[in-house]
Amino acid sequence: MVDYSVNSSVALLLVNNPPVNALSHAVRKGLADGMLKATKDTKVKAIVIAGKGRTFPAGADIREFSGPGKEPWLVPVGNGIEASGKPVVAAIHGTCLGGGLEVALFCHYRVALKSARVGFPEVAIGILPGAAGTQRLPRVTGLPVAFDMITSGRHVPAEQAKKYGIIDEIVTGDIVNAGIRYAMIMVGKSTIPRRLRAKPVPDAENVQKYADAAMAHVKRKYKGYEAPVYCVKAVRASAEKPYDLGVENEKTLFNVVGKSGQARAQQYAFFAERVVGKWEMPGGNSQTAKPIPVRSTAVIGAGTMGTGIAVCILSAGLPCYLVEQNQKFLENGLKTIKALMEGSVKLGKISPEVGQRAASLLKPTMSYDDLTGVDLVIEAVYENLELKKEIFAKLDKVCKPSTILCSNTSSIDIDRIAVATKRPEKCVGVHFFAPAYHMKLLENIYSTKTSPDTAATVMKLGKTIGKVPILVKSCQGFLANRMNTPYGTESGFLVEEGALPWEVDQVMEDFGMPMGPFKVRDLSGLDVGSKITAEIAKTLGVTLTDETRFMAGNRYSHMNTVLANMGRLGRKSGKGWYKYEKAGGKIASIDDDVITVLNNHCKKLGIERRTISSQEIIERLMYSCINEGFKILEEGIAKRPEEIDISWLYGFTFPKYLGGPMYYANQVGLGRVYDRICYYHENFPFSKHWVPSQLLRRLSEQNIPMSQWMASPGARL
Ligand SMILES: CCCCCCCCCCCCC[C@H](O)CC(=O)SCCNC(=O)CCNC(=O)[C@H](O)C(C)(C)COP(=O)(O)OP(=O)(O)OC[C@H]1O[C@@H](n2cnc3c(N)ncnc32)[C@H](O)[C@@H]1OP(=O)(O)O
Repeated sequence: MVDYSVNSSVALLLVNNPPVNALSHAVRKGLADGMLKATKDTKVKAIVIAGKGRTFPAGADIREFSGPGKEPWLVPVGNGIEASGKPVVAAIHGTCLGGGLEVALFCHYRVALKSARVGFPEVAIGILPGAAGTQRLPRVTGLPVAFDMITSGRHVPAEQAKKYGIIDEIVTGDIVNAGIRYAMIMVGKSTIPRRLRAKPVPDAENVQKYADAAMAHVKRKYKGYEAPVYCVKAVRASAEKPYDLGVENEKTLFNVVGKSGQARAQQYAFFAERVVGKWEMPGGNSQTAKPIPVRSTAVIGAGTMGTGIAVCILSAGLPCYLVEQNQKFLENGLKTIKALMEGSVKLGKISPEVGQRAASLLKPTMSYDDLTGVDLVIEAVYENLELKKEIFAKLDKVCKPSTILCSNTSSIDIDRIAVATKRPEKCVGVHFFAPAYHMKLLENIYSTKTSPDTAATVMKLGKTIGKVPILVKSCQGFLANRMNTPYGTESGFLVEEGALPWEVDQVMEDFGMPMGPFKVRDLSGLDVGSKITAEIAKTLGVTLTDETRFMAGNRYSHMNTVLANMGRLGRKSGKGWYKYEKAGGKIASIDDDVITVLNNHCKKLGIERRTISSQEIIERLMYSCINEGFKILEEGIAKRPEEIDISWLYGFTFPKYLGGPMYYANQVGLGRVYDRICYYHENFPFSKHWVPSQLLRRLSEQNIPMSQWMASPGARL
């Protein structure tokens, strides 16, 4: 796990634990043994630690966190490195993260390739740097940078890290040779002044100010997350306690936060994200399918979704045609894209160079004939089957035979669109979430005809444009929107039965959702929901009135439409479920008029309003969706619970510290969830979403935990 060799007078400890050289027990032991050997060998005058393959160690082996762990721990190994009288150089390439960066900070010198990145991403998996990182980094960078890096987990490029003092020199060429060359220069130099433990934390007297600011920041930005708070406490101690006590304090904090349910959930989410990349569909999988190279693209439709998608593609450096049917729409679309790209540059999401390059990659057009040679087209017009079929038929005619045709439909079965072409095997769904340039989920959908190579192409494209792609089977609503539907429906019923919109929102925000369901409705516009309902009613031949309570035998709430009909369209009109400071305002306040409307609505329908507990709100919103999630698994729409959890984490900003709805259900206990679903089914027989899933019934009756079903090692942590 650590290859030992001596090159002239320099010992090389080459960590060899693919794929990311995680600091497993064997690696820690290898480093400790290597240090001993090099110390004893009088021919050795300096030591280099590096990683074989793609990276310097990218951290501890997260899978080991589920067990009791085994000595040697990383801190004593690091102490051995630091105490060495022979200079030790960390030669960094790839991603030097977490425990990897801690090892590097125990070394006396750090050199790195320009392409390397360093960071402490522990916070993202619910923990804190636990091998003295919270004590050593502030001694190098000072408190503000240390608070920022450790609470955000961001990866810092080598050149920036040099400015922070983390890297001593940027080197070129082969990293091992560069490390050895650097080490030879350091031969004979005393290591004592390079030992970070003895250095004071710069500006320590201002610790109170920096720590208060960092704490306020994490409480606002990472509301509900425990790890960032622990990170602040640990870093703060670096300036308030002597080094050894600071390390002791870090260990105590690590042991508390590391055993928390949040840490387990976040580590599950980490592995789940990797699991969904290993997809499977009839006829192929991620190992066997061959993505076609995508060098040029086109987006049809310059509306909100089309422009957002174009921004994602352009930001990744891919050329993109933007197609509209008239000049004005096209010009508006171009303006939107320009504004979004400028915003991304301002926010530092992309560099000014990338922003500039993107402008030259964008090709506006009103002619489909320009698309003859593109490799992949994404249709992003509004939800209308006939229109989508018309576009697919046109594309089928003009595009070369190998072009992949994608639809950004949010619900229409892909088979129904693909019939318009002679290449159904090259038709696929690519469902982006609004705002497309921001939300990380990409829900890719295969139809009965989609080929594995086509699926592989859109899965790869997802990664290229910085999304987390999942692959699901086509059905009405696919995975994400289908499963999320009961969430909206039940929230409507709750306010009809007695809860107030702001009570429901508060409960769900306390649960961890960034915004309650009624604030979300106000944001998207009440007219949007009422138009969708009107469409469904039309299809079903139902005439909607203020008294309508059922549609096709299913319970229905008309309240959203009642408010929309009053001109209360949400934020844009200054009033919706809440009132706002102005039309287009963002500050929601409670509106007594809504209570009056609700009371009148209930009186008209003969509904006696009652007090509804927070527990009931959570159960009705979450368990109804979880039940649907099990049906989605049962039907094979999603292969594994991980696809479902990832869709919620990145499509609906479900809190990572709960892992995702399926992981959450497992934590609550499948038996309990099933019993409550049966209870609600008995009480609300006219809601299809409460008909219990057979799969859930079986798992619950046989006492099979969900974790047995999950492919992610994190499920068993
Ligand atoms: C309280 C109970 C504790 C009891 C135990 C006691 C221990 C006490 C000692 C504490 C010491 C703490 C030390 C330290 O402070 C803690 C840490 O270091 S935590 C880890 C920090 N590092 C990370 O979080 C990095 C995570 N990895 C990544 O971000 C990315 O993988 C990457 C490195 C940027 C590479 O990205 P990609 O190239 O895209 O590759 P993948 O992401 O697909 O990964 C490839 C493959 O590797 C697996 N993997 C990656 N990182 C780890 C890891 N740290 N541990 C285990 N496995 C890892 C990943 O799952 C993929 O696997 P595959 O899917 O191919 O099977």
